[in-house]
Order: sequence, then structure tokens, then C-alpha cells
Amino acid sequence: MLGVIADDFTGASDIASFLVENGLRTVQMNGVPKRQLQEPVEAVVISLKSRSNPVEEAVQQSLQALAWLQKSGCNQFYFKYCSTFDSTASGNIGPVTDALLDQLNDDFTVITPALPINGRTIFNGYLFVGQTLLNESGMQNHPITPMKDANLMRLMDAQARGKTGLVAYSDVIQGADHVKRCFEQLKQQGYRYAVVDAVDNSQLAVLAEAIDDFKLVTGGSGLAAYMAAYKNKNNTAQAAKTALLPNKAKSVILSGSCSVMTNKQVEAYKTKAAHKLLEVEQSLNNPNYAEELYQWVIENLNGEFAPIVYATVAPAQLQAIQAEFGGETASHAIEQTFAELAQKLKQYGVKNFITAGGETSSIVVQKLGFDGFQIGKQIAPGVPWLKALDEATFLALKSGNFGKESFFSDAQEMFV
Ligand SMILES: Nc1ncnc2c1ncn2[C@@H]1O[C@H](COP(=O)(O)OP(=O)(O)O)[C@@H](O)[C@H]1O
Ligand SMILES: O=C(O)[C@@H](O)C(=O)COP(=O)(O)O
Repeated sequence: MLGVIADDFTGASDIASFLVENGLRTVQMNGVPKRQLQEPVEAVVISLKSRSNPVEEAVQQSLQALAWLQKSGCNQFYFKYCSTFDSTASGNIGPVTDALLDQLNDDFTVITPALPINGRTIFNGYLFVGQTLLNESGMQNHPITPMKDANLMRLMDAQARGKTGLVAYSDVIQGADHVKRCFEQLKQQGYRYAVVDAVDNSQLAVLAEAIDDFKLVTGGSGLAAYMAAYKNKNNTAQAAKTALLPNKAKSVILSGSCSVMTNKQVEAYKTKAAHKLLEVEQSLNNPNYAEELYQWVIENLNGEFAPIVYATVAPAQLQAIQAEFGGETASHAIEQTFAELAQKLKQYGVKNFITAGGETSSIVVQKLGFDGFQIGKQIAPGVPWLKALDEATFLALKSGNFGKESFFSDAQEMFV
């Protein structure tokens, strides 16, 4: 069984959806579960909110997740981080990878954020988003983990204990046996991690075969999709695919992502539905603010499309807000307001929640407190509908940069 430790909740649903698409029966758990697994599954994804926590906390949470997965019968582990490698010079991708390797008594793994279907590719160890380098893609303006370099070896070396080598495109295309030999060479040269080029899915397919016996794999969801397909090559590739869809019911959208794509999605959606900007100053200073937003949402639940509350702003506005209130203070206040608002709306009877942004989605789901999710149909690559395990509440947790401009209405067009 494959055990996945995801550093945020959108990332968890992203990887879970690709595992399901490629035939693995998968469940997504909300944090480290307090109970044993009840579902017969081939993969378990544990959603953590550890991407931007202090390093020690992220390491500790990840090790707890690993221990639970080991106890539950997993024999291979995947550390899922963002396809845009969201991290800083102190972590958390490096330290968590090191801690997981140590705990598994291993000393080598791969670094593979590539997700070609969503434009994330790696060439000569540089991460691209579409046709631009990561650090020119808009990710340099990320509110919490601004990405100012695209070189994965440098990014990893800054935050991890060991040295990072490269298996370049010209080697990857020579096939899985050759890639395995490259890994051996890198190990002999003292490298602990290998960035592996992937400009399209065929390199991920090669890599999936080359790492089939690795104890720990790290990356975005792209490689996981091909691992699932490889593991499933002899049998029921369609078995786990699901048609699970949300019911038409009271629905809301909460958008706390400031990514380039979320900005476009919010702008497009504002032409269709009731919309309200979440004001940072109010979040910080008005103790009644979540209640006021709640009243606004419930007055607007009966439109053709769900109302949206958004903190999403363009880079210049974000900079001004962060300069005025402090980045962390602003982020924290916004996240708390969204969490409180979501809780009130659930109590009111809202059944479908669409959230945008990894941190935002994570805090909302933690507050709503489900044990975990079944994985439903994808709205866009990497964004499935999820159904809470014990009730008919559905969620779509949209990664900052995923989905088309019409994502928010696309999601609702799937209601049955
Ligand atoms: N208007 C804003 N001003 C300051 N911070 C903001 C604003 N809107 C959102 N944020 C914060 O930015 C962070 C966005 O992160 P996240 O939700 O993970 O989105 P993404 O998926 O795009 O990375 C959150 O902590 C959120 O609270
Ligand atoms: O790998 C990805 O890009 C996503 O699964 C993911 O982790 C996105 O993070 P957010 O943009 O913070 O939602």
C-alpha cells in the first residue's frame, strides 16, 4: 500500500485524484487519523497543513503521519509537496525529506515537482511554469513562500542536509535501467537527492519504473500518477475511477489565494455571481466580521451561482496590505476569518464548499473537522470533488494556480 504525506490539503486532493484516475483505490484523511483504516484501499493520503509551519512542527507532523501509515500497512511512502516547490531556504521540503529518509533508514530519494498536464516541467534541473521559469511565473510574489529561484538543486541544497544532483533529460530518455544506473552513480558521488528532468509525461513514466522499489519518493502529483499506473499495469486500471458528484444544494466559494490564476478566476466569476471582498483591516479589528460575512452569504445563497467571499488581490495590492499589517499577521487573520465563516455556514446547512488556496483550504477543512474524504470526479486536472466520509458534504479544494478561468462555474456545472 502506498502512503502519502501531503504538506497541504489542496495538494492532498490533487495527488489523491491522480492516484484514483490511475486505478488505485484511495482515501484522503484529514490530518493524522485517530482511528485505524476501515476502508479497503491501495493508497492513503494524509493531508497536513505543514507547508509553511515552523520547520520543527512540519517535521514532527510528517513523522507522526509516517508512523501511522507504517502501522496501517503501507510499504512505500510519498512526500507530496507543491508542483511549484513552495518552500523557503529553511524548509520545509528539505528538512521533512531528511527526517523521512532517516526514519526509513534510507539515504537517497528523488525530487520531482513536475506536473506536465498543468505546465510544470523540469529541464536541466530548472522548474518551469508554462513557458516561464518558476521565479518569473508570478510565484515570486507568493504571499508566504515567494519563489525567487527556479534551480531545484540550489533550492534543495539551501534547505536540506545533503547534496542534490541531476538526472538530465538526455539520460532519462534512455529508459528506466539507465536512470537506475544514474542514481547509483550519484549515490557513489555522495549525493542524497536527485532532481530528475521531466519535460513531458513520458519521462515520468520512465521514472515511475526506475523508482518502483524506493522506500521514499518525493514530488508533486505528476510522478504519483505514473507510479499508480505502473503498479496497476497488469490489472484493473479503471477499477478505482469514480463518478462521485456533488448534489445541487446550498453552496459557497471561499477564495484566499492570490495566485495569478485565482485572480483571473475571481474576476471571471464576479460577472456571474454575488461577490464580496474580505477586508483584511476588518478581519484584524472587527470581532463580529465573520458573523457579518456569514449574514451576507446566507442572504445570497439562492442565486443561479454560489456567492463568493474572496481575499484574492493582485500583487501590488497584496504588497501594500502586507506592508501595512505585516504578511504573517494578515495571512493569519484572513485564514481565521475564512475558517470561522465556513464553520457557521456548515452549521447553517451549506453542503458544498469550494475553496481556493492551499493554506485557505487547509484551515477551512481543519475547522470543519471531517475525518477524511472519498475522491470524486475531477473538475480540472488535480482538483477533484471530495465527499466527506460520514456525510453528504462535498468540497473542492482548488490549488492556487490550477483550473481554467471558468473554474468556479465549471465546478457547479457538475452538480446533479
Ligand atoms: N488580501 C490579502 N492580503 C494579505 N494576505 C492575503 C490576502 N489574501 C490572501 N492572503 C493570504 O495569502 C495566503 C495564500 O495562500 P494559499 O491559500 O495557500 O493560496 P495559494 O494556493 O495561492 O498558495 C493565505 O495565507 C491567505 O490568507
Ligand atoms: O502540486 C501542486 O501544485 C498542488 O497540489 C499544490 O500543492 C498547490 O498548492 P497551493 O497553490 O498552495 O494550493
